[in-house]
Amino acid sequence: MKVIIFLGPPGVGKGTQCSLLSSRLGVKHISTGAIIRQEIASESALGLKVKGIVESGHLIDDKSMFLCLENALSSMTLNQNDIVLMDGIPRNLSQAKEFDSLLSKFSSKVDLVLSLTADLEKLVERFERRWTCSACGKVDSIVAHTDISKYSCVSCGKLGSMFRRKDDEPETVRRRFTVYQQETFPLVSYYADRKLLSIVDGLKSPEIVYAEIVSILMRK
Ligand SMILES: Nc1ncnc2c1ncn2[C@@H]1O[C@H](COP(=O)(O)OP(=O)(O)O)[C@@H](O)[C@H]1O
Repeated sequence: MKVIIFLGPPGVGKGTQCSLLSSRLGVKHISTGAIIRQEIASESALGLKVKGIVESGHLIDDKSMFLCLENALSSMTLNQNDIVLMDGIPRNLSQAKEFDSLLSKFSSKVDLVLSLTADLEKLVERFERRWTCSACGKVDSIVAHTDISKYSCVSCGKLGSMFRRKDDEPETVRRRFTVYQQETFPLVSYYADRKLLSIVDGLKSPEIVYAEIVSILMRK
């Protein structure tokens, strides 16, 4: 498999771009946040263990994270030429190293790293509009003062299903930004040094960001 890592602060649009790429180009997509939220929703032992940590905006421990990721990768049928988008991992230097070892078990390596950038204050505003569907898990941006109980999810159509994720509440969002700056941001230069990095402005509209990503993929 070919592996593309998406780096960037919370809310920069990694999930949106990965969904667009996977629905339009048929590439595979792993979101570690989504995997963890499924564990929490299913009330598995792991889900119960990490629920409080996720809701407070901190990272879960590497052992639990890699267990989840290896399970997810093993459950997928992957061919040599399949492209897999990684959204949410690695999130610090030690995960980057462990990620390389995990990929070598699948005879793969990191092929490209896309860093989506944005001014953090602008992203705080995005979070004020960010709602998640309790039925299908899709995230949507909804204008302020909308009556959320009368709103139907644009992905699955369910009425009144949109809710605010606990870790999307303002105070937790600030903590997630701090965690990103301290732990994840150093990976930008780590991958730049390895000549794997491309930078994309995440504040442009989703379609423009998408077009830029596709043009980077064509050049690789
Ligand atoms: N690689 C990871 N290592 C540790 N915790 C993770 C990892 N990926 C996701 N998580 C946990 O899941 C939460 C939500 O992740 P995600 O949906 O990717 O949100 P975001 O990138 O917007 O912060 C994180 O705040 C963290 O608690």
